[in-house]
Amino acid sequence: MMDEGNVQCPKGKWLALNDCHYMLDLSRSRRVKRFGASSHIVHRAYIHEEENEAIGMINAWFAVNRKEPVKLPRGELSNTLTLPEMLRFFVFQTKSQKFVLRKKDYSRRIIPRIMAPQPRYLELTATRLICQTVYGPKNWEDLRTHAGSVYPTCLEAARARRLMNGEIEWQMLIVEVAATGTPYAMRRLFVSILVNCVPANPRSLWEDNVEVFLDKKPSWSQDQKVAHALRHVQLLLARHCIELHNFELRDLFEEDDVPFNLNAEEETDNPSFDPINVTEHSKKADEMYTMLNERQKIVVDRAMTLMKKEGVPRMMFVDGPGGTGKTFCYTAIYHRLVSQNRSVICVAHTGIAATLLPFGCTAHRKFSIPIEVSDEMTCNISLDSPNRKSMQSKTRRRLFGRSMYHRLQNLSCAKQKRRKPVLCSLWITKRHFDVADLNDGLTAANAEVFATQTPQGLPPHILRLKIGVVLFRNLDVDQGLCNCTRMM
Ligand SMILES: Nc1ncnc2c1ncn2[C@@H]1O[C@H](COP(=O)(O)OP(=O)(O)OP(=O)(O)O)[C@@H](O)[C@H]1O
Repeated sequence: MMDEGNVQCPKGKWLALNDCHYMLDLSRSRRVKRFGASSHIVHRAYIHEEENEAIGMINAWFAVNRKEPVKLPRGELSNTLTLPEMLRFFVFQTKSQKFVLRKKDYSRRIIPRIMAPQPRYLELTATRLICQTVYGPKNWEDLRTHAGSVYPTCLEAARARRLMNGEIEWQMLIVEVAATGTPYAMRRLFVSILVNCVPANPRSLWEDNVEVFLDKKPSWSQDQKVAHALRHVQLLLARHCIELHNFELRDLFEEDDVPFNLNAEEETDNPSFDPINVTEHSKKADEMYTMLNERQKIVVDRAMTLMKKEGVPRMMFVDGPGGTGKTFCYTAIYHRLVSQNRSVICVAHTGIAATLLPFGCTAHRKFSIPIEVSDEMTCNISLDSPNRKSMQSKTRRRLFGRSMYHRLQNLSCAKQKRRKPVLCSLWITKRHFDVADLNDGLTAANAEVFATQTPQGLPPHILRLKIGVVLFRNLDVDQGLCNCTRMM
């Protein structure tokens, strides 16, 4: 692109500007524009829940509406706007948490958006929809008012305004799958709908179809069946750090009604249930240890030695080309530690990598790490989340990461290049520089010869794509439904 435009600009700088042009302020974007960046700019509003009393964009919006209205460049009044429309005329100052009127009118060039929360956060999703619809509210009560009635939550107000998705499609989906699906599969489907699809009324979706979710065990009473099914839903939701009460389902069963002595098949999704006992873990660890080659033995021995050093920070990286047995080592270490009655949490950077680890989970999900890397990046597990409770209950935690190295490098890179985090992906490993050098040395004559080569581990020169469906989310790591899984 640089060559076509015949523009002289340091390559790194150009990439940084090009990558972030849509999130820069307008003065910077004008400078970028001469390099051919877009003429429109997307500005995003951030929403928050009502408890956040003093700060946040929504509260700043209320503050503007409470003041004397100001006439805006296109004739509107400042107290007649929705939250996204505010961004056309006002700048949100994060330091003072206030909206300040722009000196110049850029309203025609700004595309306002509200950041979409994950669908599983029903209240936030509803707040977003209401903020897009309501004009000039002065406080949260105004936001929750519809047709003269004040609703207790934004969720209920959004339902009254018919802003949430209709229930019919999820209802039809459940009925269709129930024709062939087992109650176990139906419960998993129900959780997928809850977590990913924002159903308007999860409780009525459960109650209307309750029979398809219940196991048909003649020895169990109806209450026991319901308690067993909802406990399963609860366990599945806990993996996403959500609880039943988030979907108004908690009061539908009593803990005492859950049947005792559930078998291994019924406890598949219970993270605290291990189908293998300690002796079997020990046997498996011995068996795997004898199979290890010399280098793998060094890794496993070193890990076990580190385990014994109490009271010092311990971290170990294992690196090697694909297929050289890293996961095999992790699994051997896992069995050895569990056989010593230690609790182990296996995490990986991607969902696909997590499927290869025993009880594997993505680190982001397990520790609620934010996706965006920043200097303040910490675990987001709330104090009362089930995830925290389950981790606390573990006597000793040992963590193993698969492919976590790049993530850590990314993090340290973001720290060094604080002002240009967008460049991280170009700086991760030395290999990128090697590839750049190779490409620079490539001449037109030998490029053709290179294109015909298909050595192992290199992608083909021409990529031929097949039509199909590829997942873009870790829908269900256990079932192999991970980000990038191709559905046949
Ligand atoms: N010591 C061993 N004895 C027998 N089989 C082994 C041994 N080490 C590895 N393998 C087998 O080799 C294959 C590749 O190993 P593994 O998946 O552990 O490699 P990896 O380094 O984790 O690969 P990748 O980085 O691509 O995920 C697996 O099928 C594994 O069972």
